[in-house]
Amino acid sequence: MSEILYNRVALIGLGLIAGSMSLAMRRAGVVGEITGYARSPETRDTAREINLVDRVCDTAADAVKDADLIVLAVPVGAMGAVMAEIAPALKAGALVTDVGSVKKSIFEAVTPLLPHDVSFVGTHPMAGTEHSGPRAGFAELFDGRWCLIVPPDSANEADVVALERFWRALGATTERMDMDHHDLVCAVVSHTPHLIAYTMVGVADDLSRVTDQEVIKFSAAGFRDFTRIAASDPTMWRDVFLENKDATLEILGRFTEELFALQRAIRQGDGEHLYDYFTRTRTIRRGIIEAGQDTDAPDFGRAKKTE
Ligand SMILES: NC(=O)C1=CN([C@@H]2O[C@H](COP(=O)(O)OP(=O)(O)OC[C@H]3O[C@@H](n4cnc5c(N)ncnc54)[C@H](O)[C@@H]3O)[C@@H](O)[C@H]2O)C=CC1
Ligand SMILES: O=C(O)C(=O)Cc1ccc(O)cc1
Repeated sequence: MSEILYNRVALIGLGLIAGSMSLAMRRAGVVGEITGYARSPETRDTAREINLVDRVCDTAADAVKDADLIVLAVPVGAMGAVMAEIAPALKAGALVTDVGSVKKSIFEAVTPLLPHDVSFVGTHPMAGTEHSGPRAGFAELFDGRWCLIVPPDSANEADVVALERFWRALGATTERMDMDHHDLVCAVVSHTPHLIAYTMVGVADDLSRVTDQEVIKFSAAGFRDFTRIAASDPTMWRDVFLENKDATLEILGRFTEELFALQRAIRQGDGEHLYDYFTRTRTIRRGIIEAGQDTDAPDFGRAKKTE
């Protein structure tokens, strides 16, 4: 018998992440009842049809009433509005968390709206797919993946430890991180790469008009990976860039500087520059493999098992 970690969990937003959390919670048997709410009636109907949570509510207030843990799983830019909607209905002693891809702006939007007897600790599962919506979730999404736990300075240690246990029960490996550092790390490993993929697919689409669709027909594996990433939800990613503006612009600035240097090397026929650069990046990939992460394996990016 698994230990019940929270008697009642409310999921606000019923898409890929909330749906996967519900299925993983059921698999782990660590929660009494799971309630859910999404803004659109169609999403709520689908969630009922596929029995995604134990009880789908027609208002956010109903979903969070009596909940011990409330998970905000909506696009980053909607977190503040959702918090304002649920604040009056939260029970004393409840813990609010979020799963957004950006941490500082969510903390700033959510915490001023918290009732004095309710706490907040942010989290970020480093797992996802290009699919979205209530049908996209699956119980195994977090298995072996990192979940970053981002407590504000004022956080209560017991809440943080409880959330770490919760995410581990859902299959993830947890690590604590400071919110500014989180936003910079994610700008490097996730946000800017998504922007580059969006750009590359946009360029190929513009070109396909002059190459008669050949860029699509002959697309090699690298380009196909770009198209998968560039198929990700537009609302979610618009919000990520608007809300992680400083870190993304910082990394994008460095990226364009390097790109210009490579562009100059190509124009000037500077093979040594190109060779040295590619040798350095190859070493980085080899380092990742030596650290136990085979980048060709389907589980690349999963946290390395320690036991
Ligand atoms: N998709 C991914 O790969 C990952 C996403 N995240 C983060 O998780 C959060 C949720 O993302 P997904 O589940 O992928 O999105 P999704 O698009 O699959 O689901 C979002 C849900 O929020 C609902 N929603 C939107 N605005 C709302 C509002 N104002 N009030 C109530 N419900 C509202 C939508 O109806 C939908 O049910 C985002 O903040 C995202 O940054 C985190 C890790 C990975
Ligand atoms: O599908 C992919 O390649 C991802 O990168 C998934 C992902 C998307 C957003 C996040 O905040 C975390 C993970």
